[in-house]
Amino acid sequence: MTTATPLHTPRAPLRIGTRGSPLALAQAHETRDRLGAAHPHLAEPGAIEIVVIKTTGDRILDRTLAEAGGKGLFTKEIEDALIAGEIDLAVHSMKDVPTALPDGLGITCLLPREDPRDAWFSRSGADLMDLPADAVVGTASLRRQAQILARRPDLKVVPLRGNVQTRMRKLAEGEVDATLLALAGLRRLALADRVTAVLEPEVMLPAVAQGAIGIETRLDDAVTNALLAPLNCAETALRVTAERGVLTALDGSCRTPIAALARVLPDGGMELEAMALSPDGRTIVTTRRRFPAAEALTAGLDAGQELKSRLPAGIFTVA
Ligand SMILES: NCc1[nH]cc(CCC(=O)O)c1CC(=O)O
Repeated sequence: MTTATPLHTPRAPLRIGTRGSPLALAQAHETRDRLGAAHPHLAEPGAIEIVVIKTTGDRILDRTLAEAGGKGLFTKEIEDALIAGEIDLAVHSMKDVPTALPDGLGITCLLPREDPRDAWFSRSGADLMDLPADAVVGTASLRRQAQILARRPDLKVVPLRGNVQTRMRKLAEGEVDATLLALAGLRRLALADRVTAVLEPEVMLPAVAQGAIGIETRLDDAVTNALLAPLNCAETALRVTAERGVLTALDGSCRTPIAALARVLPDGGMELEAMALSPDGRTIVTTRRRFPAAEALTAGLDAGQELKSRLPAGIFTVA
């Protein structure tokens, strides 16, 4: 390995802003470790500082996030710190990042994506299709609720909130019979061995950008952006761009559950599947397309537009 000339003169430590949940901290640590591996001077003790910031989403525990008003609940306070110069980079689960960012900020780096699929947990070990009628599934995600009810309209879905550990405790205590969590978060917390089953995208299409970690910076911070450049995963960036295109096209108009998953094919082209659902799972509109990687954004926007035009009008009203 060659030692590159430090890209930034050792000023103050490089400050990483993050939420304080175990998953958020694991993601911040992964970012720190990747920075240290790419730049030896950042592997020195004290070269990187982790700054924990509490967000509105961390404070709200009594309501589902959709009820609390949705967008940016896990990012706003961290972005404020970035704009104020209190941190140099922010590490986010891209799933929680709204499509519109504040002026002057950008997602300048995407780490290699974890498995985007959802994991299924049940107390009895039963799969989704084997759960007895009237069993209770805990999830605050309308996307998961809708896809569960589409296959099992006889199940009862109730809100279940809290971080990964909290939800697994509530399942163990019998508050619900089953729940779902992103496999990516479980892998990062070394909890994936507790999963009952991994749900294929044909059963449970993931959330836009699920499993992807994005790093947000000030667009004019050339020093930090150059440090992050070698960490960026081009394939993840393309996939996230296409999936977020879907969300962008549908944004503002609704709180309809949306799911999307893009892949890069062996020939370098891409494939995108996107879905909009009614929360009761009775209306599902899907679209799928193939396109060259250079068209990732326009294909995503186009898919979102198509979903929008095909959804029955009533579904777009906030319940
Ligand atoms: N909504 C919270 C959230 N944001 C990101 C993840 C998981 C990690 C990821 O998708 O990268 C989770 C928890 C979950 O859905 O199980």
